[in-house]
Amino acid sequence: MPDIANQTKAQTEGTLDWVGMSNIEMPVVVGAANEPERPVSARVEAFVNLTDPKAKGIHMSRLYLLLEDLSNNNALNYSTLKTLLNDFISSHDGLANQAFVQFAFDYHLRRKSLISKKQGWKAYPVVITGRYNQGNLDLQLAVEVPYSSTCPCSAALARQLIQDAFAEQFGTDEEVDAELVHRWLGTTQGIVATPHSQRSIAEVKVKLSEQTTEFPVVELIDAIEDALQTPVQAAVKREDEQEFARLNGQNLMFCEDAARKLQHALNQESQYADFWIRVNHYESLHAHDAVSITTKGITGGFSA
Ligand SMILES: Nc1nc2c(ncn2[C@@H]2O[C@H](COP(=O)(O)OP(=O)(O)OP(=O)(O)O)[C@@H](O)[C@H]2O)c(=O)[nH]1
Repeated sequence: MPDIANQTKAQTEGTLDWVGMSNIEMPVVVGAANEPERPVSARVEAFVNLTDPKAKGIHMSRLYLLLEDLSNNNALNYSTLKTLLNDFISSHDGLANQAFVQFAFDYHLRRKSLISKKQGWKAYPVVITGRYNQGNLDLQLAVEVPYSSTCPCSAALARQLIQDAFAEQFGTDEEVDAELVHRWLGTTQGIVATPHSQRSIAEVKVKLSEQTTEFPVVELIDAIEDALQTPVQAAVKREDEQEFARLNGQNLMFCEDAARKLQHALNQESQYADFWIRVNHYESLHAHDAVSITTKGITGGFSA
């Protein structure tokens, strides 16, 4: 059989930064820290560099079959990812000295309701990226976490309208009938305006420190949700919805507030050598989005 990759030379010579395959669909068993291994449907990117300027190309089937082997015979964890990247390079002896692999998938978690003790599934988009460059392993974990953000400006403006409605209803006398006010507060006229809130998404990428030997998928999601306090809910009874309303009212935030909360939370975690955060508030006031982006600020690290 003719073998173009081995038997012919490049028509135009040159080294290449990355060559490989994108959007490979395969089931993978993921082993995340403190979680049972579980199958996911992954989209995979697999690359090596091409160091020989005269070589026609890399051997894509070798990368693919190494992924196949991982998919069928192993779980994706720190150790197998490292081995995979090493094997990408050793399968391209004389052609490559760097390797890159990325697994993107939805990671489903059972999440408890706020009050009623019900449970429901939430699917979090996760991306695990590994890069091997002459013995240096760079591991990154990215997650997307949806949450609700209520506008502090809108809340203040709504409060003012409520105060005005109160003054109109009860005047400005010192004494008012508490029972009447209590009943009035339970009417639409009592809460004459409500602040707008929006479904928002925190995109967070962390570089794992050299000491980290497991993917802290759930720890990272939990840290983000704990910092924001208003993650979107799965199973919701009325008591859960009421608690959600309270949490939104007590955690008013602009996109700047959300990014700073996450920045503060991730700065406490030594297992993240670096981080990149993009907070997207899909506004209900505007047709455009409010966005803030920040990083840990490491020299040579992630840039905004
Ligand atoms: N390098 C390269 N291969 C491609 C590309 N598009 C498709 N392929 C195909 O990928 C297939 C696998 O290539 P190789 O890994 O060299 O296959 P092989 O020669 O059977 O495998 P080895 O004996 O291990 O080298 C070939 O049939 C190529 O035609 C491309 O853009 N670049």
